[in-house]
Formats: sequence, structure tokens, C-alpha cells
Amino acid sequence: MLLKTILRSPFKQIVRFKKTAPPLSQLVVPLAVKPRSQDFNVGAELTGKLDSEQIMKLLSKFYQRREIKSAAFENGIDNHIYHQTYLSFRRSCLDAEKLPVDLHITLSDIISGSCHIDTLLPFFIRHAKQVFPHLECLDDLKKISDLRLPANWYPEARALTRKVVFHSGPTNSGKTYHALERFFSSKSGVYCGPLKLLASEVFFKSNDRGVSCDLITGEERNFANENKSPSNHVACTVEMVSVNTPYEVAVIDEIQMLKDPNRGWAWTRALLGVVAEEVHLCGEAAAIDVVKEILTSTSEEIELRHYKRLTELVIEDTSLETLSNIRPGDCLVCFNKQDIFWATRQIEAMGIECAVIYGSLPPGTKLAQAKKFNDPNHPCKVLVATDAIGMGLNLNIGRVIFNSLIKPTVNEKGEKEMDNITTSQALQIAGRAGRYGTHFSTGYVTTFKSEDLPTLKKLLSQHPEPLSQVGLHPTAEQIELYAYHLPHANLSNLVDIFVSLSTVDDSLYFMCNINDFKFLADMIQHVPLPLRARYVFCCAPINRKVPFVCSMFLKFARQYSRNEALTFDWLGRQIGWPFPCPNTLLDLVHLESVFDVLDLYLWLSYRFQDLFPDSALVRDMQKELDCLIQTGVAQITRLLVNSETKVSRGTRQAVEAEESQNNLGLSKLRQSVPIENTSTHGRLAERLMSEGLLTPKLLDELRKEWQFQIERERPQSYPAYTTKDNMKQSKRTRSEMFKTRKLSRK
Ligand SMILES: Nc1ncnc2c1ncn2[C@@H]1O[C@H](COP(=O)(O)OP(=O)(O)OP(=O)(O)O)[C@@H](O)[C@H]1O
Ligand SMILES: [Mg+2]
Repeated sequence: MLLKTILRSPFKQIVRFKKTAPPLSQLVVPLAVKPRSQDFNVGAELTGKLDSEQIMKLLSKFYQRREIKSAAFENGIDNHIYHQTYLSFRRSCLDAEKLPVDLHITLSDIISGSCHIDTLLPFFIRHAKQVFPHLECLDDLKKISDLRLPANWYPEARALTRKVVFHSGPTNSGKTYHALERFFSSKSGVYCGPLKLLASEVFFKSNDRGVSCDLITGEERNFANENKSPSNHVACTVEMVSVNTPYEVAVIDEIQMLKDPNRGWAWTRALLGVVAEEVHLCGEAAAIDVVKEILTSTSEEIELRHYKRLTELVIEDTSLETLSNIRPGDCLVCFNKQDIFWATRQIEAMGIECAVIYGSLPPGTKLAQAKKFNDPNHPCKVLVATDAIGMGLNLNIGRVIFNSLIKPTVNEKGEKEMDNITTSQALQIAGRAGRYGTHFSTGYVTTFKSEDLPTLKKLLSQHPEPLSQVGLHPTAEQIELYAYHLPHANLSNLVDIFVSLSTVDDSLYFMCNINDFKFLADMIQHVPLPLRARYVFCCAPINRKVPFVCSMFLKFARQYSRNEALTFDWLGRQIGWPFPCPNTLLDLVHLESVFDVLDLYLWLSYRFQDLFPDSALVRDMQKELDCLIQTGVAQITRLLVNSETKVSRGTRQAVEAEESQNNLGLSKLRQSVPIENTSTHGRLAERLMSEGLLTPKLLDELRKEWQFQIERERPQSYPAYTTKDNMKQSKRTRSEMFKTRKLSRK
């Protein structure tokens, strides 16, 4: 029971990265106050030498006084700063040789009884401002980080009264289609999408229709015109949209992403800042009210257009239960790579070819896999994917099967949660089945496990919760102004102080998660860089969980700080170019991270063209790498088998040696190694322990249950083969069944 409760129930676990924001005083780093250099001690000349013991006594008395504490508080000095200042002030008072004359005289007067101890207050506050410079400019800082009126950040958009059209409706209802029709017929337009693949799709569609359109993503500028002059139409990822270029029509897709804890700020910026006569928003009706509310600050009204789903979506009454029930047109959706690899292996063992799509695959590989799955003449008719397919690719899916309904997420407080997927996510993913225009005129959806089916039914019967807040993010200019006021604070610290002092209208807005930014800022803190360059480096969209990418990020920053060009040759040496075809899953995962490093290079090359001169060559390198990864993914079962052999043959040391050679973390290795029956528990347990979700005591109890359950549950879960012959037999039968079913559907 215990095992079931922990692993199967829709539990909610919160891992706190950041508990609650610490108070400002604990974020600011005290500065050391240098004693003044003076040739002779004027104070002593005038009033005689001071006795340290008497000074200690009077300062201690001063520190205890309630009146002094409350006066300090009025000057922005809280308990923490009060104490830190006291320690520093006492140190400098005891260094009597270097005391400022006025302080020397005042101390002497207090000791002689000719003046009250409270006379020290102005000196104490003067000292506090030296130790904590933010006290001097608190009002300025608060003003800079006043984010209550973000609409005012975009004067060019505010010079227009834009016509805003909200296309709402369920998935597959033609929202984007109708907005794009307006985009294609306009004299100039910008499409803002959530993913590179969606922006590319619009780029190709537009140019195919004879409407010249450029593609702009963080890593790519693709001009429709040969002479590289900009076209009137642009398809871009939402972060890249210009808030200075005027357009007739702007389309902002998946507008409900305004609520995204990490990227929401980009939709808010596009919504408030895009300079267009007509702004078309596409997305869930749940975003309507918040958009209306935001647009009251711009005095713009919205016109609502509602659409109905173009094909039927049926929730099946039975779950899949076993992979032998898989049929052509099925897409098994998993929320982690382990399950993807595991399921692929099992399905291919039945003689059924799979297409595989997950987030960290390069775009070319994703497209190649999608193409293979979509091609009616290709034998591959089953897709195993993460929710990376939730937005974007057009796939000929007949049925979506949720392998599980639990997905790890990071909420707006930077906390990692293991929770049931939201209604919005369930609808988005389920909505991939039976896309209009494919040969599946009805979409079907179900779960793998029967116990998940009621939850899925419930999720799909609900409407996504209305959005209450949308994301915001400090701009480079705001951080730069902070740096001007607090020149000694490092970037990560500046951002913390910014967030702590910022005022946000929390009835409508929230501050997006800045943990990734801070992580990168801390990593390159020791590298000497100008603030603007440092800020740009820290905005790089990299996955900080991949050690190889992080180490290359640091190398890029170092090379840049030395003002040395990051040439193709240099890059090749760093990453160990060229690579052979991947042989194990580790190789494949490593190639994926190398692809991300090249993406990082290209991303930086648009920001620092001089020192990243070889973007064209790197792009070619990336194409080659994409092909290698495609080859690897096409033979995923072979890679899985090779990985397993290596792991089972080798000892822990061998695995670790390979891991360090590949510059991968152990967790990555574990992630990439398929989990098979009994060993599942050991590795899963280790992972749960390392993630703090399981205690050793609990593990002990669980082990006892596992022993019992392994025997009992094995035959009911995915088909587990005991002997080779048995497996071959099952493989043949299933493959035949599959072919028959495929023919009968045709
Ligand atoms: N009126 C139409 N004529 C022809 N094709 C259409 C029409 N409406 C939609 N489609 C096609 O149907 C498919 C689904 O439409 P679309 O992508 O606009 O849906 P959506 O509501 O934006 O879905 P999602 O919420 O998943 O983004 C697309 O391939 C689109 O080209
Ligand atoms: Mg759409």
C-alpha cells in the first residue's frame, strides 16, 4: 500500500529551491569602510586621546537604546543592518587614530558628559550608508523597480489605439488558422509563437503562399529575400518580437502562456509592446478576462471570436493496460525520457517501429520523426513522445494515450513540484488527436493505466482555470541602473535586490522565475565582463541541468572576456568535433547537449558578432550533428541494447568513467539508461532519495513491499518476456496482429 500511495497516487511534492524571498537586508552585502588616511590625529590634538574601554562601554549603551533603534528604523535600517552597522562602527571607533575629527570630538564630549549619547546617531547613520550604500539611494532604487505600470514601458505601442481580436476556443478549432489568414492578407505582419518549430511552420507556410516572410529565433535569422533585406512579414519566437517595428497585423499565439512562471514575461511584453494596428491573440478562453483587465491600462478593447472544435474528441471507456493493445495512429505520451526509452524498447520488441519525439531533440530530428510518422506510406505508425508535441507539430495522431498523468514542473516561486498535469495541459495534449485535415476524422484519448482514466476524464471535462496573473521580468536597462547605484554588488545580488525592492501590481502581475538567470550569473561571476555583456550572457536560454552545456557556457564567457574570438577551430577543439555515430544512449544524450552548445554559440553570435565570427560554419556543423542524432534516434532500440550491455557488463566505476568522459552527470546517465523490471526499483529509489522524496527508513519499508509486488505484478504490467523463444513468439504474433489491424483501418 505504501508503495502505491507514494508512486501512484496523484501526490503533490514540493521541493523548495527558494523558500520565501529573504528580506532585503540579508541580500545586501556589507562593504568594508576604509579608515581615512590623515597625517596627524587632529581630534586627539584638540580633545586628547580617547580611551578604548570607555568607547566600548558607551557604544554598547548606544546600541541598546530603544530610541536609537527606532530612529535607525526610520532611516531604513532594520535589525540585521543595525547589528552589522554596529559591529563595523565599533571597529572604526576603536581605531581612534583614523577617526574623523567631528566624531572624535563628539565621542570625547560624550565621555566627558558634556553631550548626550544620542548625539552619535547622525554618525551611526552616516556609517550605515557607507557599509550599506543602498540606504543612500533606496528611493531611487524603488522607483527604478516600480513595475506597477508596465504598459508605460512601450511608448510606441501606446501612441496607437490597437484593434485587439481574441480568437478563443478549444484545441484544433482553427484559432491560429483564422489569425494567420489575416496575417497573410496584411501588408506587413509579425507572428509570435511559443516554439521555434511553430515559427518555422509559419515561415514556410507564408513563403509557400507567396507572402515573403523572414524567420527570427534566438539562434536563427532566415531572410526570405536573397539580398538579406528584411521582408514585411516576420515569424518569430515570442521573446524575439520587436517592440519598435510597426506592423499592420501581429499574431500572438498560445496567449494563455502569459501565466507561464518562466516565460510568461515574453507574452506580457508582446501583448503590451507590439506596435501593430491589429493584434490577434490565439488561445484558451481562460485568458480573456486577464487580457481585458491588462488592456484597460492601455484603453484598448478586445473583440472576441469563439470557435468550436473541428473534429470530435472521444475519451475511450477503457485504458490501454498493455502495449500489445497499441494500434496504428497511436501516440503514447510520457513525461520523462526514461519512460520514452523504456516504452520504445518494449514496442519495438513487438516488431512495431516507433517514431520518438522529446524536447531536447534538435528540430531537424523532430521533423524527421514527425515526417516518418505522418507519411501514410511509411510503416512507422506509432509515436512515443513527451508533451513536447503539446504545442507545435502537426501530427497524424488518431489516439493519444497518457502513459501517466504526473509531471514535474517548476512553479512561479521556483519550487519543483510533482503534480498531476493541469486541465490546460491535458486538453492541449489530448487535442493533438484527430487534427482537422488529417485522415483521422475523430480523435481518441485514453490512459495507459486504468486507475488514471477517471482522473483524465475529470481533467478533460473541466475548463482551464481563468488566469489571474501574468508574468513580468526586469529589463536590462533597469538592472543597469541598479548597477550604477550599487557598483559593488554582483549581478546575481543586484537581481535579488531588484526583486526584493520591486513593486508589482499583484492583482494582475507576478515576477517570473529568475533562478536560471541567477545560476548563470553566479557561474560567471569571477569572469571579468562588462555589465551589459554579463547580463546578455545570463539571458542565454540554456538548460542548467546539463553539465556539459554549463561548462561550455563558462568557457565561452572566459574566451569572450579575454577578447579572443571564438572561432570554428577553437569551438571544434573544445567540443571534440567531429563525432562518430552514437553507439549508446549516452552518446546520443551527449550529442544532444553538443547541439545545445552550438545553439548557445549561435544565440551569442547574434549579440556579439565580432567575437563569434563563424556562425555560418557552426550552422553547418549543427546540420551534420542533427543528421547524426537522427541516425541515433532511428536506431534507438540498438542504442538501448548497447547501453544496457555496457551497464550490466561494467561495474559502477566503468559507468562513471564513461560518464566523466562524456562530461555527463550521473543523473543524466541514469536518465538515459532504460529501466527494466526489478532493477527499476533500485534506480528509482536512488533517484527518489537523491531528490529528497524518499527517506532511507521509508525505503526499507518499501523494499519489503517490492519483494512481494514484483512477483505479483509482473504479468499485469507491460509484457515481460522470460525466455528468448517466448519473446520471439510474442514479437511475431504482435507484429502480425498489428499489420492486420493496420490493414483493416485502411
Ligand atoms: N477553415 C479552415 N480551412 C482549412 N483548414 C483549416 C481551417 N481551420 C483550421 N484548419 C486546419 O486545421 C488544423 C487545426 O487548426 P489550428 O491549428 O488553427 O487550430 P488551433 O485552434 O489553433 O489549435 P491549437 O489550440 O492546438 O493550437 C490546422 O492544420 C489548420 O490549418
Ligand atoms: Mg493554434
